[in-house]
Amino acid sequence: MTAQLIDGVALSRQIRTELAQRAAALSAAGHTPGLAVILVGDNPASQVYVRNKVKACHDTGLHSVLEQYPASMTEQELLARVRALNEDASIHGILVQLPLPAHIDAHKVIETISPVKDVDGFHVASAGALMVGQEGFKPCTPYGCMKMLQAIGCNPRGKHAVVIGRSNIVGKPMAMLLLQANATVTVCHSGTPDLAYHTRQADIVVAAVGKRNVLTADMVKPGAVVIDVGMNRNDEGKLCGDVDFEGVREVASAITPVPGGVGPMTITMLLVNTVEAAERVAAAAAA
Ligand SMILES: NC(=O)C1=CN([C@@H]2O[C@H](COP(=O)(O)OP(=O)(O)OC[C@H]3O[C@@H](n4cnc5c(N)ncnc54)[C@H](OP(=O)(O)O)[C@@H]3O)[C@@H](O)[C@H]2O)C=CC1
Ligand SMILES: Nc1nc(=O)c2c([nH]1)NC[C@@H]1CN(c3ccc(C(=O)N[C@@H](CCC(=O)O)C(=O)O)cc3)C=[N+]21
Repeated sequence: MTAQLIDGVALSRQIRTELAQRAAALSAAGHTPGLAVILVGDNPASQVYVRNKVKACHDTGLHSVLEQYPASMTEQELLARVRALNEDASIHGILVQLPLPAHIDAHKVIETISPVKDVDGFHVASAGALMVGQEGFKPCTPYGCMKMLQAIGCNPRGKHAVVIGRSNIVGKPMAMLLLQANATVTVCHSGTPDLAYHTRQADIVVAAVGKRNVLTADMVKPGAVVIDVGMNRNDEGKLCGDVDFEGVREVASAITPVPGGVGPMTITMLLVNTVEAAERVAAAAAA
């Protein structure tokens, strides 16, 4: 069996088409959704991601501003910019691209973003809301993964899901969303002695580690659904995920490619969150 490919580009196109209509309706009502992206330093990968985000905004009818600062920017200067954007009525979402230079405390920066503009879903208020099942912004990458499962008709209810990785931006919120969707969830990490023991039992595997070939065909139950969040470069410098794609696709029932899988969906969910933020502002203004 060769797995069905879960195409993040095609799914993104579909979601963004619907989103463009919501953005247009907001614009007509004087609430054009606006996203501010802040990039500090000159990490080349970050520059590519950030440019992709700005282009996606433009293509979908969102207003976006890109603020680029040198790596020498101080924490105080960055916090001042975030506070100014919190007060800016034309901006509904604020994204500070990570990683930040080492002299800046990323936690402090994220906690300074107003939770109503936290379209990344990284603020403790957003994490807390997710934890207790209240309305808040879901982190874009795990949110996108859930949309991909939904797109292939994979309902996590009653399934055993194994998440590899426990970061605050991917692994932990991923586990929480799967739990909310009534999966039985196992979270593995660098201290898990026998990763394969867990993944072999999984109906759904989400790999979010950042190392090539963390998941190989012998570690996957036939028919499992495999979501690859990882972003790595192989020996030829080509982009690849955490999953041995060629091997695992012969065992899994569905799999996401890298590139063209989770990455584009992350950007799409950022747009979704930004439009939602603007819709909340518009609804409050109308009330
Ligand atoms: N496609 C997209 O849109 C996005 C992709 N990414 C990519 O996803 C990957 C993960 O990102 P992120 O969560 O931020 O990364 P982190 O480095 O923050 O977290 C990696 C996690 O993997 C765990 N881990 C490390 N080695 C192993 C191992 N051998 N077996 C099991 N678990 C292991 C770590 O465990 P421990 O906690 O014990 O250290 C940690 O929990 C990266 O490649 C990143 O580039 C990230 C965000 C968005
Ligand atoms: N505040 C913040 N929010 C983030 O969401 C955030 C961040 N910081 N820092 C870095 C990670 C990583 N991330 C990606 C988004 C899209 C692709 C993506 O579109 N990837 C394309 C390929 C892009 C390429 O060719 O390099 C793909 O997989 O097809 C990848 C990675 C968001 N992140």
